[in-house]
Amino acid sequence: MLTCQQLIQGSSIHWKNYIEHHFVLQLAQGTLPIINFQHYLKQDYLYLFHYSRAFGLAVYKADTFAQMNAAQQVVQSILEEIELHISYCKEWGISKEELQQLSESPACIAYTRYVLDCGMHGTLAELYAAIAPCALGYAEVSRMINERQLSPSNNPYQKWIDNYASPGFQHSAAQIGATLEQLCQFITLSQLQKIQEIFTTATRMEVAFWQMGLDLN
Ligand SMILES: Cc1ncc(C[n+]2csc(CCO)c2C)c(N)n1
Repeated sequence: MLTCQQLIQGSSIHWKNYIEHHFVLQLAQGTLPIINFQHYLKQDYLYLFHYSRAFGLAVYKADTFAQMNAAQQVVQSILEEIELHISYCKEWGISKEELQQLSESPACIAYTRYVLDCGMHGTLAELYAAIAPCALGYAEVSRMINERQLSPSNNPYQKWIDNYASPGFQHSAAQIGATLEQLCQFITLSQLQKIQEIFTTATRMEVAFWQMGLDLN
């Protein structure tokens, strides 16, 4: 079995809570209150900033030019994505000035600094184990919504769903998964256990991030 599939299975309870979170299901059905989506979008702006830093750290931690290139491409793609995020926020009534003055939520701080800590203290594989649930999970969420045909035709959140279901995003998520696969190729059982623990923790952090959207904290 592929390592990513194994890691998802090893965190299965939390993974299901992540993919089928109440925030996701309401968003999929178009019933999520706007205020919850706005709060999520604002915190996601801060999340994307620190998530980019994590890939900057992956550039530094790379052992080969190929690894450096893979991480650098993700930094580049997020730098482009953030412009889209800013204009998308504007469509939802959130100005760039508001984004720049936000106070960061505990869930965002916990998640992003955890990822960076994994990278600073651990191996490149450990950093990717912390990074991967983000990419693999959002790719799966959008596929799940489309496969189960959850979204009604007038869903105000359709653009968000389409963004993550797009071939471009699905491809970049698969690339992150492929890098983690490659980094796990020759690791020992005890290293794999550590990778599993990190992957599961980051998945729990994703659950907490959706919950933050619902709780408005
Ligand atoms: C909390 C949170 N988790 C995951 C994503 C999705 N995401 C953002 S950047 C990126 C990497 C490649 O573009 C991915 C998968 C998000 N937006 N917010």
